[in-house]
Amino acid sequence: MPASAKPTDKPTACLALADGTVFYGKGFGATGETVAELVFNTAMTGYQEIMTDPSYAGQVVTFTFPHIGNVGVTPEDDETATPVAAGMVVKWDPTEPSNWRATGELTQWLTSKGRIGIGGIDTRRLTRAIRQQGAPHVALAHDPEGNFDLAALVAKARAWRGLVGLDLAKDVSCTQSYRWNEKTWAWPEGYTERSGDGYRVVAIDYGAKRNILRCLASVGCDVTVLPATATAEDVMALNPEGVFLSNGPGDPAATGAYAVPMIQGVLARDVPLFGICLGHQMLALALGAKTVKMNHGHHGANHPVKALGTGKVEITSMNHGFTVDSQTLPKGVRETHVSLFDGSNCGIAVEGKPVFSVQYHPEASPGPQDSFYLFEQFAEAIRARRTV
Ligand SMILES: NC(=O)CC[C@H](N)C(=O)O
Repeated sequence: MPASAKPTDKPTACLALADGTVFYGKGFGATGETVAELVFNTAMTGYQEIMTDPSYAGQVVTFTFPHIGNVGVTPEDDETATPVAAGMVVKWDPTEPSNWRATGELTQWLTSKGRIGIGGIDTRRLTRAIRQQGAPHVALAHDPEGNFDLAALVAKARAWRGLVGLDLAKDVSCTQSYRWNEKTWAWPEGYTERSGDGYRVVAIDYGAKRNILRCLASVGCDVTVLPATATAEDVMALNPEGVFLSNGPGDPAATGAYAVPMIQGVLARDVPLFGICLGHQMLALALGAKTVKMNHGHHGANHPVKALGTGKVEITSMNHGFTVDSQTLPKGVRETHVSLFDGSNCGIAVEGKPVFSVQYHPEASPGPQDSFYLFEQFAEAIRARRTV
């Protein structure tokens, strides 16, 4: 049946943009309403990892890839225990799962996790609108009876304060420290979890994806995870050989109040430091640079990035709506990577120190694995200190 023939005669969900545009569709997952920023993700795989990536807190995700739901869901693919994205928008009704790994079906999973989905949407049109007007504020509603107060939904989208100035990392962070340990993980070929004599690494959890912690373990790190609000003293009390700053949601500048003093304290102790995404932005802020909101951000699994040191191009996974303003990088801080889409900053390093970070996602969950070398670079920096 061609897409246009799909009957959506009785809309059971609607997506209202702050500019008054309304998209009608078929609801799935939880019922109710949610208000958030709307972003599009262009990845062709990994909808479950995307929905459970804590960096998507406060955002509804529209998927440009049309076949969503086709591989079902499995707990192994959760990046955190519950979906963190506020809701999902898809072109079609999620299809029946067809995958030996599937333990469940997307729509039921979404219901059980209390998240709203809307299907039957012209996601191409919606994505063009996002590109033109910037990531809009939206209200997403699902009602099986199809009763919607459109004026009220548009008013809620308009009234929403937005992500600028919003610190969400502390909301999705762990509240207690813990040791990363996942015996059930099937390691990629060539990598095994090493423990016992591993490198003592403290990971600060601003909303860490599990696959980042797995990747750190796979290069020999014994990872202790600390809450986002940990102080430099909390970190140094564990006598770390390396400190990792995780990804996370919200506005980096708003997260700086507690993260920046901690990072500056660790920098003063000369410990190898590695950051990813929000962790990259937090390191940049701690070094004195500034971050800015992007128009519609970068969310996908095929973003080309140039490594300026080697001239090599990496195809990367990205998910960010803020960026480090490379014009504000202080002396002694080098830009190491740039986006080949728009030239925005994608990596920094402190001259002469094992301190570096990237805006993109070398853990590739979902996405390409070109940038895994960054985890090895971090482990190598720790190893070099041991042998000195
Ligand atoms: N994935 C992330 O860590 C996102 C960082 C930040 N919240 C942004 O949107 O830019």
